[in-house]
Amino acid sequence: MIQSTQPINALLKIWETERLITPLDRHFALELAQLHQSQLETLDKAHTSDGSYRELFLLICALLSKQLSQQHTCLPIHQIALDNPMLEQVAHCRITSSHSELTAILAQFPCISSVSSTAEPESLTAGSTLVSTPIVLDSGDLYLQRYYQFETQVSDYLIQLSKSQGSQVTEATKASLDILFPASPSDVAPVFDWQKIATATAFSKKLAVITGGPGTGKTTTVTKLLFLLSQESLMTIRLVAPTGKAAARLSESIKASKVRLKQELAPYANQINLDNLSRVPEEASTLHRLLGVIPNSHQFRHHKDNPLRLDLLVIDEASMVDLPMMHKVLSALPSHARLILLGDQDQLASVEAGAVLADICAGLKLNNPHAGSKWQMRYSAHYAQALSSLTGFDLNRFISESPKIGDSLCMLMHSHRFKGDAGIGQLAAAVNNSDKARIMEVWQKGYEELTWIEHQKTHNGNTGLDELLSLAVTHYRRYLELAKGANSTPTEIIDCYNEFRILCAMRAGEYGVDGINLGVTNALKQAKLISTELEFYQGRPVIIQSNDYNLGLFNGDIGLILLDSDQSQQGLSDKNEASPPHHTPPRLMAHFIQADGSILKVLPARLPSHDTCFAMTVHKSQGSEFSSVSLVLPLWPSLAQKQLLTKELVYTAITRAKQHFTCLGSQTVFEHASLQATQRSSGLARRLWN
Ligand SMILES: Nc1ncnc2c1ncn2[C@@H]1O[C@H](COP(=O)(O)OP(=O)(O)OP(=O)(O)O)[C@@H](O)[C@H]1O
Repeated sequence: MIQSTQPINALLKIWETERLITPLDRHFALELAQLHQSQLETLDKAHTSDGSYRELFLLICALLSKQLSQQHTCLPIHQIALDNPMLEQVAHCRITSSHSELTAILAQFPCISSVSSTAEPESLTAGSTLVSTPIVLDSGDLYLQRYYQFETQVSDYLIQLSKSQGSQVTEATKASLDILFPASPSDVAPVFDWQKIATATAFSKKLAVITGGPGTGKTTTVTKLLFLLSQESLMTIRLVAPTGKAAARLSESIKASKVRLKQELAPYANQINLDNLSRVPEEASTLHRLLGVIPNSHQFRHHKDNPLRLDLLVIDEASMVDLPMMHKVLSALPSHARLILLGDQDQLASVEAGAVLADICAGLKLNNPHAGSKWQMRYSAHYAQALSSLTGFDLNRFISESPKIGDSLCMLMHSHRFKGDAGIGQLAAAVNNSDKARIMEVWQKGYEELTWIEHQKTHNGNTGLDELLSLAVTHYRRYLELAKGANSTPTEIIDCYNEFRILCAMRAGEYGVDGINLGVTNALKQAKLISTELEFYQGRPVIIQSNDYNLGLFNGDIGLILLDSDQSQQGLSDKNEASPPHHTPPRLMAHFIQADGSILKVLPARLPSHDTCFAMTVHKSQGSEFSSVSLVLPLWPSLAQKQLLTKELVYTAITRAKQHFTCLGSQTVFEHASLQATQRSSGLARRLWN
């Protein structure tokens, strides 16, 4: 069963010292073994010849905890390296049983429930809530009970929603859809208008998942849908995104989209009531705010027993939503409510556990790499017919024998932002497809909007890095000069700062966020654009690293330290009224743009943990866009760093850029990253699609 050079107890300590596991992983294993001590002793007594069940239990618990801290939802038993489970340089222990024997052994532990998810979803809910052991074994995957329940319940909620009908389709719906999505006069044979199909889906279904890369028209589509719904009935609609920045961007996009729609529909004013456009909401908030944060608590005000008061929820940037958060949202949805998820399934998975959006879309992925298109819709015969008659496009070729939740899915594949052969779009597509030859071809073509800077390490430093730093000085100069002048509002200065950003693959090291921030700070100081004598200097960008519910600041929020524009008024109301306002030294405040566009000002001394933000991680950049982006890849990545360099990371970085993308890197590292896909162990895709 298990052989080891020392008791696992002792090995746990060694593994912790060698950073193969965290202190949390070790404590978790010890605690659980302690809790189930008597059961484990009974097993050991009953099977004296098989070796120690307690030893195996400790090892498995440590492996499971480690797996969760690496954002996987479960530990697939077949993925355990039996000869070297902890992946040490020299293995200190090995499991002598085969994977199937190990599965059978684990099923004997009373503190591990063995369940089968081959049952129908309805019975699964019942099964999942009944599980009371701390660990669950389902179809060869080990789960912590909490994650098992998150996963099974999220799957159940989504399946139930996708089976439910949305609004009643009438002839008027069809007519409105035709006005909203006019056929192009040049179309000889009708080309599929997937935006129209997505709108029809979200109209007629309680669940719609609309995914697509940047600029494929997700916001345009949802605006048209909300307008269409506004023709039918009055609904309480809420728009949300995982971060404040993403919520602010959604709000902006919807506003712009409404303006465009109003112009487009002007010729049809006698056929469709344009006044209803005012019913389409523009304000977006964060998921946290929607659920109702309770200060100093991890619970939210809205949950299963106090559901949200809404009829339709739109969640943008759904790829950033992790499994526990998706569970919270779905639990808090009232039973009649509808849900629309918008996002890009190819982006980085959420920072915390799971890859919910990618799992939801997994069933549309074609396994055949030569299939031309990577994705294919999967409609039920009944729904394909309904959608065909509603949209006028013959969708019968997408009928699947096992559509599962396919009727609720829509993929927008045509980018309206990266038109024709624009370099950014080409590079993003080549990376997304892990197409090595194409990646090289795109870089070599010399597109204007792409710049490659090669690392060139000499004994004097790295000339590639120097080039990047001087590029940063050029870009950041403008907003720093605006910050020093008296003529710009904080919003204008922040907008100017947001035109450029350096993104790093990792935090630590010379080419991580820490090193690059230091480099940029020094370069700006040399250029006399900033003065860093004080910790909070004028123009210093800060990124928040933890949530502060009382202040309304959240992990990832970015602000600028600027002179307080209201200082004179505020000076009068200060407690120290003796000193006249004109004698008060200039006060600096951290300025943050809120989701509704207003500015939140916070005294720098009150900021929760934060860092300088001339450079940020690609992870934190999700949900944001910049005119110009520079990605920094490490020169000689360590083994651990190499694991972080994935195609999703590079794709996310490239697609943050609207006009220009620069990469400081080496060809080998760029290729390595572009060819490596993120692997997140989770059973959600299987539950939704098998
Ligand atoms: N069918 C269309 N025809 C022409 N232009 C379109 C169409 N759909 C969208 N666009 C344009 O493409 C741009 C991007 O659209 P939109 O913001 O809806 O995309 P998105 O997928 O939400 O983008 P992002 O990923 O950046 O959030 C907009 O300028 C929009 O006007």
